[in-house]
Amino acid sequence: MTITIALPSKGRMKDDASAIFERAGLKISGIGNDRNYRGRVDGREDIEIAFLSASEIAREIGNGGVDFGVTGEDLVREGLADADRRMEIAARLGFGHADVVVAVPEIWLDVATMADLGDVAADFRTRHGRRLAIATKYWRLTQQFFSSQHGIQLYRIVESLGATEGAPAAGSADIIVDITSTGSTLVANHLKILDDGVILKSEACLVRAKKPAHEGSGLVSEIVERVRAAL
Ligand SMILES: Nc1ncnc2c1ncn2[C@@H]1O[C@H](COP(=O)(O)OP(=O)(O)OP(=O)(O)O)[C@@H](O)[C@H]1O
Ligand SMILES: O=P(O)(O)OC[C@H]1O[C@H](OP(=O)(O)OP(=O)(O)O)[C@H](O)[C@@H]1O
Repeated sequence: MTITIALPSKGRMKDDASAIFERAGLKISGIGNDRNYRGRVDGREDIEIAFLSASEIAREIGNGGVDFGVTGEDLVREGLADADRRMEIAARLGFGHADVVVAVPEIWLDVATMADLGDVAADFRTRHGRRLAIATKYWRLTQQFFSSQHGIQLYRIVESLGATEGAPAAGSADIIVDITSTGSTLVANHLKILDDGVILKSEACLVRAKKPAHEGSGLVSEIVERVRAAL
């Protein structure tokens, strides 16, 4: 059996991901970049490396195109319906930390919690003649958190593919759901995180696609054990 491991070909996780595999005794040859999609592990004919972007890795884990991938938990949970049925987080890798959060304008002084936000959402149409608008690229996580976890149904998602934190000031949305690490982008945009507004604490993970062929595979266990030992 050959096992395919997807590693980030670019972006903030690329170097740390390769370094962990090297420490695990799986040295990657053929450094990924936008034009070089395949790599190998020195001395291992049974492992193939696919270089993809972080969000492509989440997608390939979902459709079983790769066996393992290194990517952010946020991208896996946003990208895959029923994520826990289709993948397993084999190891948390200790880098790429970022929280997916609900943030509102600082001047909303009486809004500190999701319950407060639920009250605002309920009154919004009466007061403003439209639903509360949330700018985000995290549609699935937002819907799960607002509708399923907090029972808030009266809102509208405005798709944002960049500069999400600018949406409230620009008038294209009222609040945001986005990733934050240092918090400085939120502060610069006069936004505050709700007290119970952390949807997900994400970091880079070794993710395994759940496949029947992995049952009882020594190679699959070896890869997981090696990576865990390298942390
Ligand atoms: N400050 C941050 N901003 C955005 N993402 C961050 C930050 N810190 C860590 N991450 C994590 O990095 C991952 C995204 O990595 P990156 O932005 O390098 O991907 P990318 O190469 O742009 O991928 P794609 O092109 O597919 O979107 C996410 O899992 C995210 O949680
Ligand atoms: O909490 P902070 O440390 O301020 O980081 C958060 C910001 O960083 C990311 O954007 P980035 O500029 O990295 O671009 P990207 O979204 O294209 O990755 C993210 O989308 C936030 O806007």
